[in-house]
Amino acid sequence: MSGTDVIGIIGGGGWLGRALGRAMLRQTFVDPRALVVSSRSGHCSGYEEWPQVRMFRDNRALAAQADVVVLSVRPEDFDAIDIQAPGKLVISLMAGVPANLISQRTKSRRVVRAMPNAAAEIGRSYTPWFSLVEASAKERTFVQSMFETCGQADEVPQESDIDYMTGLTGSGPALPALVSQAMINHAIARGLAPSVARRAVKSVVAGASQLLAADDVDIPSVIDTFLAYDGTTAAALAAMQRSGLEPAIHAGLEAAEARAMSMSAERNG
Ligand SMILES: NC(=O)c1ccc[n+]([C@@H]2O[C@H](COP(=O)([O-])OP(=O)(O)OC[C@H]3O[C@@H](n4cnc5c(N)ncnc54)[C@H](O)[C@@H]3O)[C@@H](O)[C@H]2O)c1
Ligand code: PRO
Repeated sequence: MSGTDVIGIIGGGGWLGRALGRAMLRQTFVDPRALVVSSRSGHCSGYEEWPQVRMFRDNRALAAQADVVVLSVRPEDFDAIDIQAPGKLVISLMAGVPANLISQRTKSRRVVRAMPNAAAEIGRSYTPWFSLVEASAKERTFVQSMFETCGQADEVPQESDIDYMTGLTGSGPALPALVSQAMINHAIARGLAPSVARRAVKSVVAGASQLLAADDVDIPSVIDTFLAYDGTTAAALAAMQRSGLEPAIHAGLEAAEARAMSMSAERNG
């Protein structure tokens, strides 16, 4: 791997492909002349600041140009992707598509599965990644650095970790959004103006996320601090636990994992 490798993103105009492409360009991880992207139409919006980025409709032509191929189409669209990439690094962002199948179809053993989330758009994704075959030190650095352009990243030892984390972290803002909506619904039911309820909850979630993101803040100690304070927040935390918040969250994470695993199993036939 080298800084001059050409990176090709199949589905580079989509939600995640574009977020990754733009993050790599912004952070100068890739030169715009070394980025190729494809879409069904052959035009991807979002790259206007970098006119040297080349755009393709033909994925075979993209794969022929690229040293590294990123697959960022929806899982159900993978069957229509007919590319050969022997010896090339193939990085899939797809949920529920097993690495072995990607390897068979692309004719490359150098397959990485990664699972970013929607916060890639603002450089705040968390991206676990798994390599089908033992990655070389250079490859490891390349993949890790690629995903660090849009947030934090960790290599994980087993492919099943990716299926699990598809729900845990791949869902991005969706799970906190559901909790936030429950708070908004309650506030509106209590008579707050909807605009005030939405502003109040968005503000508390945004503030909390910044507080919790600090390196020296440990989540259990935040909870313990409020429990020890023994005031209104402690009453809320205890009532939520008694009402089954934790089992509800666990059920959600298990459902996402089960869905990812069944998608993989269906594809493996
Ligand atoms: N969006 C997320 O938060 C998220 C998080 C983790 C993983 N993923 C995975 O990332 C992948 C992409 O998801 P997304 O949300 O960006 O979807 P998306 O629908 O926004 O983007 C997919 C893009 O692929 C394009 N496409 C489809 N067939 C194509 C083809 N034959 N050639 C070229 N382009 C083609 C579509 O037109 C679209 O622009 C999915 O496999 C998904 O499982 C998404
Ligand atoms: N988000 C996409 C989904 O909901 C893919 C992984 C996480 O399917």
